[in-house]
Amino acid sequence: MTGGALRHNGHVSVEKRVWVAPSATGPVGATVRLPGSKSMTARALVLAGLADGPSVVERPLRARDTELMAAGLRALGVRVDSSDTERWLVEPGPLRGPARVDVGLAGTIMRFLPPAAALADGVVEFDGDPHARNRPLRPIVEALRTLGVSIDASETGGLPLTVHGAGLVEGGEAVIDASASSQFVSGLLLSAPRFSKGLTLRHEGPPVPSAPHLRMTTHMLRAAGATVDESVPDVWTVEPGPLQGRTWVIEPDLSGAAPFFAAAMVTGGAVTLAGWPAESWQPVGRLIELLTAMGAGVTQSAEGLTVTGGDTIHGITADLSEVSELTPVIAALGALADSPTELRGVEHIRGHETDRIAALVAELSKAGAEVTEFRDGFRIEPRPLHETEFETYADHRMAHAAAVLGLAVPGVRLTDVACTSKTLPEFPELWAGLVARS
Ligand SMILES: O=C(O)C1=C[C@@H](OP(=O)(O)O)[C@@H](O)[C@H](O)C1
Ligand SMILES: C=C(OP(=O)(O)O)C(=O)O
Repeated sequence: MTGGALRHNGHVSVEKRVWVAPSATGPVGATVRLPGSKSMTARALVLAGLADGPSVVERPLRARDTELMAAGLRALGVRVDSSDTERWLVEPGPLRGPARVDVGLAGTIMRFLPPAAALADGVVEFDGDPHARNRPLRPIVEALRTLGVSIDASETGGLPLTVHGAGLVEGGEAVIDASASSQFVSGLLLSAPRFSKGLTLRHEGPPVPSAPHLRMTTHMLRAAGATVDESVPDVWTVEPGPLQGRTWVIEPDLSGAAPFFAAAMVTGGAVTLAGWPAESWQPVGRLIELLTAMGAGVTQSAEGLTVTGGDTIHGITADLSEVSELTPVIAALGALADSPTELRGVEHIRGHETDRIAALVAELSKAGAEVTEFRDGFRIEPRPLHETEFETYADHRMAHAAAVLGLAVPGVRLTDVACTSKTLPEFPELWAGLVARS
């Protein structure tokens, strides 16, 4: 059960579902099987849609973000057969409008598909959930205009967008400030092999967050046959040329696994993520560093990646700019730790599914923690926590944070758990199953 769908103005949103997070009665011990990485699935779908032959996406993530990505590509003329959950088949076709793309609340769709839509012949309209209109888009819109694309955007430079696809994009050189999201760069690079002159993109501004996601983009572009140069910091060059269809094998989603690992830490138990590959394109090293610093043991074996909780959780001081998706879950662990936690370097997450800094400060304070807000993060002084109504702000990772807190604090009542359908529709059931094994 993930909550039903609500329709209004042709847009489909997810019906809310109140949920009381289950508390653990002892250490959890479980092996979890999670679906594929959201970020890898999104890139594989876009690259497959732009390729010169069919592709297979094995073990994709089937969730709202990736279903909407597939629907967006279909609207542009790509055939995506997702009837087999484990193997999606993608057959590219001539990209064309008129088309309408519902981005939901997905940063990957609102940043990855407009450059592809610019290659289409016809008009392509983009819109999404109410909060999607607040998420930053202006830098990518302006870069596309520099590259010869005609786009209408809202007064704030974001959704709703209309891309007037001309069937080709000249490309060439563009400068962008990608400090608000690495996805501006990834979105442009993914379509760049199909631009007539390719692309040389230079970032100017405060540092670009999420470096591992940028490496995932260039890695997957090369795997599809593109020529990419990233030897100069903050400059990416993609040569024009065909993209090859291929089989993409998607790794289990590491950010989606974070709350399950946190459960091992909160309860002093052990959780194994099954199917973890020996070599990963996700920032597993950084996750291991963080969880280890907080007192966990992490091992990798043929069974998968295992996190074991210690006697207590330790607070940390960390710059999370590279792995900012992890902020909500690390913050929940910080609120349950034996010393303060300070998380910095994540100003850009104010532009995520919600303003995650403001949301975490508000909700952890309501639960009893002492939290100080900074422009780029916050500091948590752990205090005895108590039952609370935890607002999730339509943000799947806020729901994950609340679930982690609820393991140790009875009576954490989420205003909505259906928002987890963005990346893991089966979250409430998987979580209940895990806690039942405590
Ligand atoms: O490219 C991607 O797949 C992502 C990049 C990151 O975005 P930001 O750089 O906007 O944080 C990350 O937080 C997001 O969840 C997924
Ligand atoms: C920031 C996130 O998502 P999006 O891809 O919508 O930006 C996230 O999943 O934490």
